[in-house]
Amino acid sequence: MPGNIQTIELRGLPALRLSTASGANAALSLYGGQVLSWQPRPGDERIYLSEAVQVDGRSALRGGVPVCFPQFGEQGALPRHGFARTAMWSVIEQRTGDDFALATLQLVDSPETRSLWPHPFTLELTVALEGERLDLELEVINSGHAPIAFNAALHTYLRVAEVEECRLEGLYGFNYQDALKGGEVRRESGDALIIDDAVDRIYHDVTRPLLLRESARALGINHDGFPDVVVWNPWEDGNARIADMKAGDFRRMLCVEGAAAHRRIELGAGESWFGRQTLVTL
Ligand SMILES: O=P(O)(O)OC[C@H]1O[C@@H](O)[C@H](O)[C@@H](O)[C@@H]1O
Repeated sequence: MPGNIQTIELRGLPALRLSTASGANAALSLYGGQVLSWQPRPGDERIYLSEAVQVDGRSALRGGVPVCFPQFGEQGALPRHGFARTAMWSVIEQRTGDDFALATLQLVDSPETRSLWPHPFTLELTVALEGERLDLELEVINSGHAPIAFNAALHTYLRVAEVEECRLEGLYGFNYQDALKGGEVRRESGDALIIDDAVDRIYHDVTRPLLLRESARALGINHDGFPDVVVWNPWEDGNARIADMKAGDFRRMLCVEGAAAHRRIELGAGESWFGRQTLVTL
C-alpha cells in the first residue's frame, strides 16, 4: 500500500500529514516550513513540540524542526535564527510510493525578506518519510546575480523520555565552541555526551554519524552537507526564562541540530547548496 499525504490543520496552522502503510507518520507546518511531529511507529513520538507553543503568525514555534536561515542565533543583525522559521512556505511537491511519502516546501524572497536581507534566494525543504527513517533536506539556491553568504540549521528538537538518561555518542575528538563559556573552543574528550546541565555548543566539522541512546530506545542521526552539529538544552534556569515552554520540559527535549553555524556558506550567482539530516530508529 502506498504512503499518504493529507492536508490538515495543526494547532490552527495549515500543515501536511505524511503517513506510510507500515504506520509511520510526520506532520509538517507550512508556517516556518517546520516538521512538528515524527512517529516512526504509531505513538512513538520522536520530536518535541511545546504544549505552550505560541501560534500567532509572528512568533517562532517552540519545538519541531525550525529552519534557521540566513542567520544562526544572534550572529548578525537579523531576528534571532533568521526569518525562515516565521515565514509562510508553500507546497511545491508531494509524492507517495511503496511505504514512503515525500513533500517539498519552498520559500522564496519577498519584499518582506528583502527588507531584512536584500538578496534573491530560494529555499526548498524536502521531508521524506520511509520505513523508520526521516530525511530532512534543506536546499538553498542563489537565484540572484551576486554572491550570497549565509548560515543555516535544522534546529531539531528531539523528544526524549528523560534527558539525564541520554547518551549522545559520536562527538569524541571534535572541537566545539561553548556559548556558555563565552565562545571558548574546546575539544570533546568524552566518548558520550551526558546532559546533566545547560549545554549550548557548536561542534565543528563533524564527520561521523551520531547515536542518541535512551534507556529504552536509540536514534541514529546523520548529517550531509552540514559541517556543524549544535547541541542545546536550556536546563532548569534557562527553561524558566522561556515563556513558551512548560516548567520541567527541558527534561523532555534535546536539540541536536545539523548546522552551518561557525562559518558562512558562500554561493555564487545560480549556485546551490544543501544540508541534510537523517533520523533513523535503531
Ligand atoms: O529561543 P530560540 O531563539 O528558539 O533559540 C533557542 C536556542 O537555539 C540554539 O540553537 C542556540 O544555540 C541557543 O543559543 C538558543 O538559545
